[in-house]
Amino acid sequence: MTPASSAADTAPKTYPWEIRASGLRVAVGRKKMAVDGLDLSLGIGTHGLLGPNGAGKTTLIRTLATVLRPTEGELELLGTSVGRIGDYRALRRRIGYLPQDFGYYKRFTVREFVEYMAWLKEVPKADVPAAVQRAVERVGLADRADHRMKTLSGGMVRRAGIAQAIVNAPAVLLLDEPTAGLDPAQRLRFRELLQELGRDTCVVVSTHLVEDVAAACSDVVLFADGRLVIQGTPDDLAAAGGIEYPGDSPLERGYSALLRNSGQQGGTW
Ligand SMILES: Nc1ncnc2c1ncn2[C@@H]1O[C@H](COP(=O)(O)OP(=O)(O)OP(=O)(O)O)[C@@H](O)[C@H]1O
Repeated sequence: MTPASSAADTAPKTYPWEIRASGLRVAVGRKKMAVDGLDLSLGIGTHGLLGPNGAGKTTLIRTLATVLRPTEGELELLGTSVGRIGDYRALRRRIGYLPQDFGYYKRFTVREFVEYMAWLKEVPKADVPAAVQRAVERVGLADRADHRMKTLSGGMVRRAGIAQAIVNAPAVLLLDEPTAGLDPAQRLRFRELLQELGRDTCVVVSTHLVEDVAAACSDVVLFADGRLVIQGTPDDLAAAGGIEYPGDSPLERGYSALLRNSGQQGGTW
């Protein structure tokens, strides 16, 4: 495998959707179903996961990353059925995941951090240096590659986090609020990267920022109270609004309208 190729290229694709959930429920804590009966099919593209605080976005992304397990219903990732028990290491090699908060050794350089994650993802040893260099370049950190993580700004740490998520050329890439802490220039560059990645990868990106979705996503998955409100294009979201709904743009008004009509109050952007 060359570092430039996607994991999707190395295995014959035998499934219609990269991600397919049917009646999916995921319990957190003692009683709460943070994902509560989700039917969703996602293929190649950049999917923006939007929803108010507490909607269940992080729980859903953690489940798609196989960190949490389904409580009920079905979940299929890259054609593999994910259950309550089982070893999903082979599947995880084909998934990239940026958690909302991620840990790292502060004394590692950016390169060492991304190399370490490549090793955890079992990237073939001979491919690691080029894969790491490519990932670091894609997030614009090539000139910092040999700096220690503890010397980076918050936005740069976030970019290093994105680099570790893409180092294994994943077929499914899960990014939980990746634009938090990025400055406007970094945010623009990152949106381009999202679009680029979505050409051959199933990218799921959770965000509070409607502009991220408008600029970078091929479709929107609007999620509230553990359930799907709508899945459609950014244009579909904009068309759902009207001047009577709160928001500074058609997309924001569409978001408010759909949440209000589904019984939700909306959230912060
Ligand atoms: N370990 C837990 N124990 C109990 N409740 C939890 C736990 N984790 C999450 N929850 C609850 O489940 C719901 C969904 O949480 P989740 O973090 O998935 O939402 P979110 O959409 O990512 O929110 P945000 O936008 O604020 O990050 C919330 O009501 C949250 O309080």
